[in-house]
Amino acid sequence: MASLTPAPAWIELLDLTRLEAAVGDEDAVTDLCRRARTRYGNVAAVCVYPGYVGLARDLLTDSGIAIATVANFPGGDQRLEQVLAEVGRALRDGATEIDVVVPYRRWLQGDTHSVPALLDRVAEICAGRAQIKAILETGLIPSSAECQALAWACARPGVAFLKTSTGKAGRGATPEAVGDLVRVLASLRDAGRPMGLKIAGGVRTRDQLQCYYEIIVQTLGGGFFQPATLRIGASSLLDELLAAAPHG
Ligand SMILES: O=C[C@H](O)COP(=O)(O)O
Repeated sequence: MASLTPAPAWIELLDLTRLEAAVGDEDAVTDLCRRARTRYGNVAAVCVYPGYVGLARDLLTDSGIAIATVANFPGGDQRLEQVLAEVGRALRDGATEIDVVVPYRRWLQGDTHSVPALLDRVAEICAGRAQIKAILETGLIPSSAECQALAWACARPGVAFLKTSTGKAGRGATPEAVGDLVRVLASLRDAGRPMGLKIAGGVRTRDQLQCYYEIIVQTLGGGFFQPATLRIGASSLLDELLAAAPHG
Protein backbone atom coordinates (compact mmCIF):
# COMPACT_ATOMS: atom_id res chain seq x y z
CA MET A 1 0.00 0.00 0.00
CA ALA A 2 1.27 3.47 -0.82
CA SER A 3 1.98 5.51 2.27
CA LEU A 4 0.51 8.88 3.12
CA THR A 5 2.70 11.79 2.20
CA PRO A 6 3.71 13.81 5.28
CA ALA A 7 1.27 16.36 6.63
CA PRO A 8 3.32 19.41 5.52
CA ALA A 9 3.18 18.14 1.93
CA TRP A 10 -0.62 18.35 2.05
CA ILE A 11 -0.51 21.91 3.36
CA GLU A 12 0.98 23.18 0.10
CA LEU A 13 -1.91 21.53 -1.77
CA LEU A 14 -4.56 23.13 0.40
CA ASP A 15 -7.16 25.63 -0.80
CA LEU A 16 -7.92 26.97 2.67
CA THR A 17 -11.61 27.73 2.46
CA ARG A 18 -14.06 30.02 4.18
CA LEU A 19 -17.47 29.99 2.52
CA GLU A 20 -19.81 30.68 5.40
CA ALA A 21 -21.30 34.15 5.00
CA ALA A 22 -21.33 36.15 1.79
CA VAL A 23 -21.35 39.42 3.77
CA GLY A 24 -20.18 40.50 7.23
CA ASP A 25 -17.50 37.84 7.63
CA GLU A 26 -14.45 40.10 7.37
CA ASP A 27 -12.92 39.09 10.70
CA ALA A 28 -13.12 35.39 9.88
CA VAL A 29 -11.63 35.94 6.43
CA THR A 30 -8.84 38.02 7.97
CA ASP A 31 -8.14 35.14 10.36
CA LEU A 32 -8.20 32.69 7.45
CA CYS A 33 -5.57 34.74 5.62
CA ARG A 34 -3.40 34.82 8.75
CA ARG A 35 -3.63 31.03 9.04
CA ALA A 36 -2.78 30.58 5.36
CA ARG A 37 0.90 31.15 6.17
CA THR A 38 1.94 28.23 8.37
CA ARG A 39 5.20 27.24 9.97
CA TYR A 40 5.46 24.57 7.27
CA GLY A 41 4.94 26.99 4.44
CA ASN A 42 1.99 28.56 2.73
CA VAL A 43 -1.19 26.94 1.58
CA ALA A 44 -1.78 26.96 -2.20
CA ALA A 45 -4.77 29.30 -2.07
CA VAL A 46 -7.44 30.79 0.08
CA CYS A 47 -10.97 30.35 -1.21
CA VAL A 48 -13.52 32.99 -0.19
CA TYR A 49 -16.78 34.50 -1.39
CA PRO A 50 -16.36 37.18 -4.08
CA GLY A 51 -17.02 40.00 -1.61
CA TYR A 52 -13.80 39.22 0.25
CA VAL A 53 -11.44 38.87 -2.69
CA GLY A 54 -10.10 42.42 -2.30
CA LEU A 55 -9.52 41.92 1.42
CA ALA A 56 -7.69 38.64 0.86
CA ARG A 57 -5.64 40.18 -1.94
CA ASP A 58 -4.54 43.02 0.35
CA LEU A 59 -3.68 40.66 3.21
CA LEU A 60 -1.78 38.18 1.05
CA THR A 61 0.14 40.54 -1.22
CA ASP A 62 3.52 39.06 -2.18
CA SER A 63 2.77 35.80 -0.34
CA GLY A 64 2.47 33.68 -3.49
CA ILE A 65 -0.85 32.40 -2.15
CA ALA A 66 -3.53 32.32 -4.83
CA ILE A 67 -6.84 34.10 -4.26
CA ALA A 68 -9.65 31.77 -5.23
CA THR A 69 -13.31 32.63 -5.27
CA VAL A 70 -16.54 30.98 -6.31
CA ALA A 71 -19.04 31.71 -9.07
CA ASN A 72 -22.48 30.33 -9.93
CA PHE A 73 -22.26 29.06 -6.37
CA PRO A 74 -23.53 26.86 -4.93
CA GLY A 75 -26.53 25.87 -7.06
CA GLY A 76 -24.98 26.17 -10.51
CA ASP A 77 -28.17 27.71 -11.89
CA GLN A 78 -27.54 31.44 -12.26
CA ARG A 79 -28.02 33.14 -15.61
CA LEU A 80 -24.90 33.14 -17.74
CA GLU A 81 -24.68 36.95 -17.87
CA GLN A 82 -24.91 37.10 -14.09
CA VAL A 83 -22.09 34.58 -13.74
CA LEU A 84 -19.91 36.50 -16.18
CA ALA A 85 -20.54 39.77 -14.35
CA GLU A 86 -19.64 38.14 -11.04
CA VAL A 87 -16.44 36.65 -12.46
CA GLY A 88 -15.51 39.99 -14.05
CA ARG A 89 -15.86 41.76 -10.70
CA ALA A 90 -13.82 39.09 -8.92
CA LEU A 91 -11.04 39.41 -11.49
CA ARG A 92 -10.98 43.19 -11.07
CA ASP A 93 -10.77 42.71 -7.29
CA GLY A 94 -7.76 40.44 -7.66
CA ALA A 95 -9.00 36.85 -7.88
CA THR A 96 -6.47 34.54 -9.47
CA GLU A 97 -8.58 31.38 -9.38
CA ILE A 98 -12.29 31.01 -10.19
CA ASP A 99 -14.14 27.96 -8.85
CA VAL A 100 -17.28 27.91 -10.96
CA VAL A 101 -20.19 25.53 -10.46
CA VAL A 102 -21.27 24.12 -13.80
CA PRO A 103 -25.00 23.92 -14.58
CA TYR A 104 -25.09 20.26 -13.62
CA ARG A 105 -28.86 20.16 -13.05
CA ARG A 106 -29.55 21.31 -16.59
CA TRP A 107 -26.96 18.84 -17.84
CA LEU A 108 -28.69 16.00 -15.97
CA GLN A 109 -31.94 17.01 -17.66
CA GLY A 110 -30.35 16.49 -21.06
CA ASP A 111 -29.11 20.00 -21.81
CA THR A 112 -25.59 19.17 -22.95
CA HIS A 113 -24.94 22.68 -24.29
CA SER A 114 -25.00 24.76 -21.09
CA VAL A 115 -21.91 23.30 -19.42
CA PRO A 116 -19.43 23.89 -22.26
CA ALA A 117 -21.11 27.20 -23.13
CA LEU A 118 -20.64 28.54 -19.61
CA LEU A 119 -17.10 27.27 -19.26
CA ASP A 120 -16.05 28.67 -22.63
CA ARG A 121 -17.39 32.14 -21.80
CA VAL A 122 -15.78 32.11 -18.35
CA ALA A 123 -12.52 30.94 -19.92
CA GLU A 124 -12.65 33.87 -22.35
CA ILE A 125 -12.69 36.46 -19.60
CA CYS A 126 -10.25 34.58 -17.35
CA ALA A 127 -7.64 34.02 -20.06
CA GLY A 128 -4.22 35.11 -18.82
CA ARG A 129 -5.72 36.35 -15.55
CA ALA A 130 -7.06 33.43 -13.52
CA GLN A 131 -7.22 29.66 -13.46
CA ILE A 132 -10.62 28.02 -13.69
CA LYS A 133 -11.80 25.09 -11.59
CA ALA A 134 -15.03 23.49 -12.81
CA ILE A 135 -17.17 22.25 -9.92
CA LEU A 136 -19.24 19.20 -10.87
CA GLU A 137 -21.11 18.74 -7.56
CA THR A 138 -20.42 15.02 -7.81
CA GLY A 139 -22.47 14.20 -4.70
CA LEU A 140 -25.62 15.01 -6.68
CA ILE A 141 -24.65 13.16 -9.84
CA PRO A 142 -26.55 9.86 -9.66
CA SER A 143 -24.18 7.44 -11.37
CA SER A 144 -20.54 6.86 -12.04
CA ALA A 145 -21.18 6.91 -15.80
CA GLU A 146 -22.87 10.31 -15.55
CA CYS A 147 -20.10 11.62 -13.33
CA GLN A 148 -17.48 10.65 -15.91
CA ALA A 149 -19.56 12.03 -18.78
CA LEU A 150 -19.97 15.35 -16.97
CA ALA A 151 -16.21 15.41 -16.32
CA TRP A 152 -15.62 15.03 -20.06
CA ALA A 153 -18.06 17.88 -20.70
CA CYS A 154 -16.06 20.07 -18.29
CA ALA A 155 -12.73 19.32 -19.96
CA ARG A 156 -12.75 22.52 -22.00
CA PRO A 157 -9.79 24.59 -23.14
CA GLY A 158 -8.91 27.05 -20.38
CA VAL A 159 -10.30 24.92 -17.56
CA ALA A 160 -7.40 23.93 -15.31
CA PHE A 161 -9.05 21.72 -12.69
CA LEU A 162 -12.02 19.42 -12.24
CA LYS A 163 -13.39 19.97 -8.74
CA THR A 164 -15.69 17.51 -7.01
CA SER A 165 -18.00 19.56 -4.82
CA THR A 166 -19.14 22.84 -3.36
CA GLY A 167 -19.27 21.56 0.21
CA LYS A 168 -22.88 22.80 0.32
CA ALA A 169 -24.81 19.88 -1.13
CA GLY A 170 -24.90 17.54 1.85
CA ARG A 171 -22.71 15.01 0.11
CA GLY A 172 -19.21 16.22 -0.73
CA ALA A 173 -16.24 14.40 -2.18
CA THR A 174 -16.25 10.58 -2.05
CA PRO A 175 -13.71 7.95 -3.06
CA GLU A 176 -16.07 6.83 -5.84
CA ALA A 177 -16.33 10.30 -7.32
CA VAL A 178 -12.60 10.90 -7.05
CA GLY A 179 -12.05 7.55 -8.77
CA ASP A 180 -14.36 8.63 -11.60
CA LEU A 181 -12.56 11.94 -12.08
CA VAL A 182 -9.14 10.29 -11.87
CA ARG A 183 -10.11 7.89 -14.68
CA VAL A 184 -11.15 10.78 -16.89
CA LEU A 185 -8.01 12.73 -15.99
CA ALA A 186 -5.84 9.75 -16.93
CA SER A 187 -7.53 9.52 -20.33
CA LEU A 188 -7.14 13.26 -20.85
CA ARG A 189 -3.46 13.06 -19.92
CA ASP A 190 -2.97 10.18 -22.36
CA ALA A 191 -4.64 12.28 -25.03
CA GLY A 192 -2.21 15.13 -24.35
CA ARG A 193 -4.78 17.27 -22.52
CA PRO A 194 -3.61 17.22 -18.89
CA MET A 195 -5.82 18.79 -16.24
CA GLY A 196 -5.73 19.04 -12.47
CA LEU A 197 -8.04 17.79 -9.73
CA LYS A 198 -9.52 19.56 -6.72
CA ILE A 199 -11.08 17.40 -4.05
CA ALA A 200 -13.41 19.43 -1.86
CA GLY A 201 -16.42 19.07 0.36
CA GLY A 202 -16.26 17.27 3.69
CA VAL A 203 -12.52 16.61 3.64
CA ARG A 204 -11.60 16.78 7.31
CA THR A 205 -9.25 13.95 8.25
CA ARG A 206 -5.90 12.42 7.36
CA ASP A 207 -7.65 9.07 6.85
CA GLN A 208 -9.60 10.62 4.00
CA LEU A 209 -6.37 11.97 2.55
CA GLN A 210 -4.83 8.51 2.78
CA CYS A 211 -7.74 7.09 0.82
CA TYR A 212 -7.52 9.76 -1.88
CA TYR A 213 -3.74 9.40 -2.00
CA GLU A 214 -4.04 5.73 -2.89
CA ILE A 215 -6.67 6.32 -5.57
CA ILE A 216 -4.64 9.07 -7.21
CA VAL A 217 -1.14 7.62 -6.96
CA GLN A 218 -2.15 4.33 -8.57
CA THR A 219 -3.48 5.96 -11.71
CA LEU A 220 -1.86 9.36 -12.02
CA GLY A 221 1.42 8.71 -10.21
CA GLY A 222 3.31 10.55 -7.47
CA GLY A 223 4.15 13.46 -9.76
CA PHE A 224 0.51 14.53 -9.59
CA PHE A 225 0.97 15.61 -5.95
CA GLN A 226 1.86 19.22 -6.57
CA PRO A 227 -0.23 22.41 -6.37
CA ALA A 228 -0.26 22.81 -10.14
CA THR A 229 -2.26 19.61 -10.50
CA LEU A 230 -3.82 18.70 -7.15
CA ARG A 231 -5.71 20.77 -4.62
CA ILE A 232 -7.59 19.86 -1.51
CA GLY A 233 -10.37 22.33 -0.76
CA ALA A 234 -11.26 22.30 2.90
CA SER A 235 -12.50 24.55 5.66
CA SER A 236 -11.68 22.18 8.54
CA LEU A 237 -8.49 20.29 7.72
CA LEU A 238 -5.58 22.62 8.40
CA ASP A 239 -5.53 22.17 12.17
CA GLU A 240 -5.38 18.38 11.82
CA LEU A 241 -2.49 18.69 9.37
CA LEU A 242 -0.63 21.08 11.66
CA ALA A 243 -1.19 18.77 14.64
CA ALA A 244 0.17 15.81 12.67
CA ALA A 245 3.25 17.65 11.43
CA PRO A 246 6.53 17.24 13.28
CA HIS A 247 7.25 20.05 15.74
CA GLY A 248 10.47 21.97 15.99
O1 LIG B 1 -14.58 24.50 -1.93
C1 LIG B 1 -14.45 23.98 -0.85
C2 LIG B 1 -15.56 23.53 -0.03
O2 LIG B 1 -16.56 24.50 0.05
C3 LIG B 1 -15.10 23.20 1.34
O3 LIG B 1 -16.01 22.34 1.94
P1 LIG B 1 -15.88 21.99 3.50
O4 LIG B 1 -16.37 23.21 4.23
O5 LIG B 1 -16.77 20.80 3.68
O6 LIG B 1 -14.46 21.72 3.82
